[in-house]
Amino acid sequence: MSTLSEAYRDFPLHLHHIIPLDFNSTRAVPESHIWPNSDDLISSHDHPSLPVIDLNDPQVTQLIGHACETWGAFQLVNHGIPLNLLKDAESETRRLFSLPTRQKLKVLRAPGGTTGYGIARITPFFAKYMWHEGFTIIGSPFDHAKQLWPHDHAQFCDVMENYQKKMRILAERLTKLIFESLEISEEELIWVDSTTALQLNSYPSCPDPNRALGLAPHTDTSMLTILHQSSISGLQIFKEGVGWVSVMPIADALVVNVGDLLHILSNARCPNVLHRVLVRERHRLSMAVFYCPPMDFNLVPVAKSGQAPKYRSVTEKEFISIKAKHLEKALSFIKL
Ligand SMILES: C=C1C[C@]23C[C@@]1(O)CC[C@H]2[C@@]12CCC[C@@](C)(C(=O)O1)[C@H]2[C@@H]3C(=O)O
Ligand SMILES: O=C(O)CCC(=O)C(=O)O
Ligand SMILES: [Fe+2]
Repeated sequence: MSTLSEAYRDFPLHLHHIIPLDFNSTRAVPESHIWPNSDDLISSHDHPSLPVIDLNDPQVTQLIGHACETWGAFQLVNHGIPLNLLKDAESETRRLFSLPTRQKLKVLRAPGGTTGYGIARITPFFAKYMWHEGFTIIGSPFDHAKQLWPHDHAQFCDVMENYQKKMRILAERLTKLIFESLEISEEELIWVDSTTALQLNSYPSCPDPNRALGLAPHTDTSMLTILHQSSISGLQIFKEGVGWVSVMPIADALVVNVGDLLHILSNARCPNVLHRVLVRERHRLSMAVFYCPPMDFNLVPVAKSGQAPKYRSVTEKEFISIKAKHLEKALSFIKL
């Protein structure tokens, strides 16, 4: 059985596509980080907003199904994740990114690696760098945490392990509800070994927010992504016919979005929502859990009766390898 790390191993990155800018010593946005078309980054509030769904709502299955089919995303309240855990995970994330740069570089992601400190994996596809630093965790962060805090790593490890465990349970529950509403058989759900990755994101305070970009437009290589954002806005999703819509932070809510794999499995009924992150003068943090089936699980598109499959079947491992080479064009390689 392959792992997520193995799936990425064959696509090593150059160090200049891994090492973040030393944000602590940067007083102006360097040319390398200035994005063209900056007018497009100025937010407008004149648009519909992402649905907010209460997990205890008696109509929850239909509400989630409808949000996934129309927006490819929603905000979730009353999700059952202990609020203390959200708070602790955010404060551990802040503790990590507040470390001096030389300390964070001790746990730099290896060129062929998946976990550790570094910039977004999609960086090589863009001409400019993003105003972002990240830290990826798969399973236990013990080895990295021990290097960062030789005598004080237990709290970070406990919180991040518990966070992943609770989020996996929530992701399983949401997947069941989505499958029920899309009439995808429960058999598709027999994933003994689902994979999760936890991505901690930091968007340092930016001296010129309208000229920099936190994360470039992308879709997630997941079935579902569950995101917790700090109280600073920045996340935007692209809605066909509307444009970029800001996802305003709601205290203690989680943002759930459809990734490429659910888009494939649902035979394109659910859009794999394109999203990006704007930066602010204030430091912003977020924590994303990517929920995926096992790497070798064959995703067979489930078409509505009378409709033909739009994609050929594919494993996540193969899809990762296509996306590593072609990014947003990846779906066109499996289109029927
Ligand atoms: C599971 C994963 C999804 C991700 C690649 C990764 O192996 C871990 C980092 C993830 C992330 C986070 C920021 C945006 C993103 C596009 C990126 O470059 O790295 C996603 C990746 C993805 O969804 O493909
Ligand atoms: O920071 C955010 O709001 C979004 C992060 C994101 O898109 C990601 O980690 O894939
Ligand atoms: Fe994302």
